[in-house]
Amino acid sequence: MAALDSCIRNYINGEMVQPPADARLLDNIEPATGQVYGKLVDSTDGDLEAAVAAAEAAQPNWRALDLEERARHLERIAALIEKNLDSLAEAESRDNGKPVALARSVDIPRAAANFRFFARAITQFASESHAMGERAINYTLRAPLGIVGCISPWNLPLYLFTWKIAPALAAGNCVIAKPSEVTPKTAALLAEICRDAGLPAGVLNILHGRGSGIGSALVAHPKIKAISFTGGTATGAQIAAAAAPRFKKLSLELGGKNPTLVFADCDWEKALDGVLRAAFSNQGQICLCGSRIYVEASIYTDFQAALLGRVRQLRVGDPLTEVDQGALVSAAHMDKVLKAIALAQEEGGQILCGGERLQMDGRCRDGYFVAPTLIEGLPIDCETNQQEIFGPVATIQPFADEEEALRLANGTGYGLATSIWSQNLSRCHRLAGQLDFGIVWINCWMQRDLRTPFGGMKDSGVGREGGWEALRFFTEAKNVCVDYG
Ligand SMILES: NC(=O)C1=CN([C@@H]2O[C@H](COP(=O)(O)OP(=O)(O)OC[C@H]3O[C@@H](n4cnc5c(N)ncnc54)[C@H](O)[C@@H]3O)[C@@H](O)[C@H]2O)C=CC1
Ligand SMILES: O=C(O)/C=C/C=C(\O)C(=O)O
Repeated sequence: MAALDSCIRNYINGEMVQPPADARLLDNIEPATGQVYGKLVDSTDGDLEAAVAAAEAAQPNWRALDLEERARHLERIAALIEKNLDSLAEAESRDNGKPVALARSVDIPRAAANFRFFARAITQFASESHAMGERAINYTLRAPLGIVGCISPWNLPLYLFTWKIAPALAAGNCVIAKPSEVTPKTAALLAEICRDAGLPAGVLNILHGRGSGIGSALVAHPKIKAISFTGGTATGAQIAAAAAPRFKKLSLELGGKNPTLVFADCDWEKALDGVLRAAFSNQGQICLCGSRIYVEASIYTDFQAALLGRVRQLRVGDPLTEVDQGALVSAAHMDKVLKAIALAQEEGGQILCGGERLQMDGRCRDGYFVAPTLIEGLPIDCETNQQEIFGPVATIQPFADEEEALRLANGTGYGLATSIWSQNLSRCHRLAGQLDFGIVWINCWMQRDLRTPFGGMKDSGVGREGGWEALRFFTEAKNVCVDYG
């Protein structure tokens, strides 16, 4: 009974719902310690029906609300996230294993920024008109879709959860959102924030639980008009198959196997910093991470040695202390990453550093720590260079010229993000046009402007998020043609 009372609950119709006595509970594990430190409810179809009913009831008033008023609701949520920065950052770090300083400087501020950005954006959102000379005029109406589903992963929990929820709400939809069952804590805290901010009941509903359970039920539900999903490519394919017969709108932000291209004329220090950050930020668990590093042959030996020196200096340890790398998110994910490293060795890769689980002392002795790993000597067509590993693991190899760099960069099934490090801007622009990626960074990595289209090509997904793209996704366009005659 105590577990039921203290477990992470669903937020439905403005309330934290007490689970019934027979509710199924899931363990919430702290990755840095490997210990269960809480429970969460595993939602049922009944919970989904309650959330749909609440959202349906709330929808007419929410969509009719004056835009400025809707925006003020989002601003209030942003302000409360900022006010609770420290407690949210600590919760995110404990739940996910990421360094608390990263959560404090990136994840939580970005969650607030997501609400603030879309609060402002919706007041500027406009639709098109197309005049037909003296004959007629067309204008486009953009109405909210109704009830939409947002499903987010564990790597940037509150950051990505709010990246979906904020534009969906701003556009006038009611939302049923499911965070990852691996990192439910900050979504639960967001529910409290929304309640305290006075968000009308039913406008946002948060359901916890397994992807194969409540996640797939959400995708299949006939009253849910669109699904915005971020996560693995295999899961994205399942969601696409399940949503297709109902012709739901889909936005899928999936995996990446992103190349980092370092040319001999790069700004050395800036490139070293950027390549390191791109490969290992958040323990390499960001879909944008640069996990394939290609370096022009003339500087390869020196750059590889300098990078290796920097990787070896990364401090790995208790994420609640001052470290560069924390724990991987779960035992299952750590095992997947360690298997990928073993496969890299079987494929002929040489481990330059790392390559193993790290044993910590004290409270973290059972935590899921993997040493930052750099691997050399693998061809483009091996599994290690083709499949997303999503951990602190990068491969490095030389390229002869621009043509080879391009061939290697484009040589996987993914197409999310790439970065180019060179002071020859003509070359950078030329390559940007030829690289098959949704995002090209030149002399930077993960520099984010929330107005820009965000998403990938090929197996990295369908659709774009961010700015107007997100607001267009969460609205239905209707053309009205008026004849002047
Ligand atoms: N943003 C990214 O690119 C991410 C990529 N991954 C990749 O995916 C691999 C698997 O990680 P998972 O934790 O299993 O991620 P996942 O993609 O299965 O999970 C993401 C979200 O989808 C939900 N989900 C799972 N199956 C579902 C279904 N059939 N219908 C609806 N929702 C569903 C999960 O509960 C979670 O909320 C990782 O090893 C990594 O390579 C994982 C997380 C984020
Ligand atoms: O919007 C961003 O800045 C980052 C998004 C990252 C992901 O979608 C991811 O890691 O899955």
